[in-house]
Amino acid sequence: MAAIEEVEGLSEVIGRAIQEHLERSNINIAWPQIDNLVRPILRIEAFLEDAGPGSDLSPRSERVASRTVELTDIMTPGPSRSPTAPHQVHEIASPSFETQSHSSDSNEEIADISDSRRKGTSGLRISQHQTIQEDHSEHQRQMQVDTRNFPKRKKVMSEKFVFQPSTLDKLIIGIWEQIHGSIHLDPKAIFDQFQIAPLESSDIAHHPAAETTTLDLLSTNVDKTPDSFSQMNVFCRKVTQASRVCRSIEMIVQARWIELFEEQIQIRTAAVADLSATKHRKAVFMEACQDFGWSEKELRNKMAIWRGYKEVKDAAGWASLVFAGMGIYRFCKYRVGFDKDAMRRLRNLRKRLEVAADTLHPHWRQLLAIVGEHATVQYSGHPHEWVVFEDGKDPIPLRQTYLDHNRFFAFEHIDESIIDESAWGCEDPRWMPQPNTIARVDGRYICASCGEQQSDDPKLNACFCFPSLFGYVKRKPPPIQVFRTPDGKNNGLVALTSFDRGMAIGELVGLITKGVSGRDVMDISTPLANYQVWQERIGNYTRFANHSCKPNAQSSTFTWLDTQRVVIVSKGIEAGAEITLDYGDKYWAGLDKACLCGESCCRYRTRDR
Ligand SMILES: C[S@@+](CC[C@H](N)C(=O)[O-])C[C@H]1O[C@@H](n2cnc3c(N)ncnc32)[C@H](O)[C@@H]1O
Repeated sequence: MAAIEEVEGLSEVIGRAIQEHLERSNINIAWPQIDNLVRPILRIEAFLEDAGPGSDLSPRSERVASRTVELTDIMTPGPSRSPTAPHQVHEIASPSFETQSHSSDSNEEIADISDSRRKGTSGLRISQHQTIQEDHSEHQRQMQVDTRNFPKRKKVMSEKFVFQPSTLDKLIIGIWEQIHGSIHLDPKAIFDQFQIAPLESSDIAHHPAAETTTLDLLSTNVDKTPDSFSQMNVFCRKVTQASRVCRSIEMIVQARWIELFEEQIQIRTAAVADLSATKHRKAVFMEACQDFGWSEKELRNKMAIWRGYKEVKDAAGWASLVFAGMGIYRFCKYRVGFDKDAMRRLRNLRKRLEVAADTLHPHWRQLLAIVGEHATVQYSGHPHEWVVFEDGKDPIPLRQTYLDHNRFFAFEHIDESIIDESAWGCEDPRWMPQPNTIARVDGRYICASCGEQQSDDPKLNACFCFPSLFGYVKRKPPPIQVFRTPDGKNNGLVALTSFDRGMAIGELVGLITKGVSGRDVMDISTPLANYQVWQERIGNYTRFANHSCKPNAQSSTFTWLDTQRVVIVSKGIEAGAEITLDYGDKYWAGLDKACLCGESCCRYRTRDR
């Protein structure tokens, strides 16, 4: 047992890896003896051995890990067996990037997979009659818009092996999710908002209901009115918020503590040179044990994780710690994939994380004052006002990236399209009255796609076609950055987290106008009007999506509250991938350029088209 405890987490890692592997592989375990077992378990043990100078292994010396895995839930009745080659022991030790096989569960999917050509031209094909034109040039840009349907969220099962995200990928995606999530990382969350002290009953009498924050809300005697529920929501949000801020502070302080611990050893070694550094280390360590009131083992275990926090911070900066999700604990505790390559990837992320953190959470750096760091914001303004580099170079302002072509370049980031009054007056040409007038009884808006009620009030809305854009949560910039493409396409869009098939990437937002030609403009029509979305000087990030002959997104029309919108919808995008659209033949016909998408199916790789 002692040996197992020494190699902290090894049993856990091995057990988890094997369990995950068995679950993912959907293996029908067919050991003859297994039917006779009431509750089958798999016992895995690891031994530390000396291979010695010869080829023979010495007898097993010390068991360093032992773990049991429950097989009852993993066993599957069907005869299907994974096509994966049997895994070797060394593969199991590293669960990252394991191959996976999925079994297809419908005839349609099987047919889809067996005919890859047909799959490539599935129901996602898009109509030809919508166009968009290129900016600051004469040729026409034609992004294709599917007016009939958009990719649905059907899970695509694949017979192909699928790489699983590694622990590092999970850590990185977790950070991006936190930065683009709803947390407000502001020290105020603990100093102003977190008033947990129970109120006296006499206080409650003097406090307006809205300020009732604590025990009275938790008590079973409170009335269960909508008001008290809403107060409880606010209270719970504040506590969650405050606790999240405390977690960030905890990690940055622990990372800083490791630095001070090492500094302390150096200072003492320099002051008392007759004692060895090892002895000084031990003395500093014991002093810390005493101050913390922890045993040596407790402190050593904690330090191993804190050291991980410090290493992550050294590579990816303080923002990575402040916004780390749950993944960081696992990454630092088990250190799976915690290697030079991981540190290089984290270093390349540093500036990009800072751009997102500074622009979306302007107060986050104030937390760093606790560990004596500067609180000055480095990147101000809109998150898409900065162009980031995948190789970790310093981000540059968007404007700077266009000055060579257009020294008057200016772009205003907006969340909602603006109607060009000089073209349309007070009219909105996107208006799309529903054909079925019965659907408008009671003044309710019914979604033409899902048939459910649409409303900007989340309590009334039942249409979840694009919940990140309409009717559900307030719009905020999605986990997407404008990045400098390495292959000559100037800027592009990179997905920071994955976008499942059918998820909205964003609405094509710009100036709603008409009569513009030879510019960056998309022509769109409803049964009642032809209008244009012009994104040259005003718009959102969708303006930076590049073309690919094998795009991972498409534009589709969608009607929200009787108003037509153009939505960029994912066809399945992995975290870290460039978001691309198919601009269509008409666009490329007018462009004196070769396509740089690099796909084997590229249709425009030469200029003579
Ligand atoms: C809507 S803009 C996309 C954003 C653009 N890359 C930028 O930096 O502003 C369209 C322009 O991007 C470039 N572009 C987009 N996709 C491309 C591709 N596959 N190959 C070459 N150039 C591309 C072309 O210059 C095209 O005119």
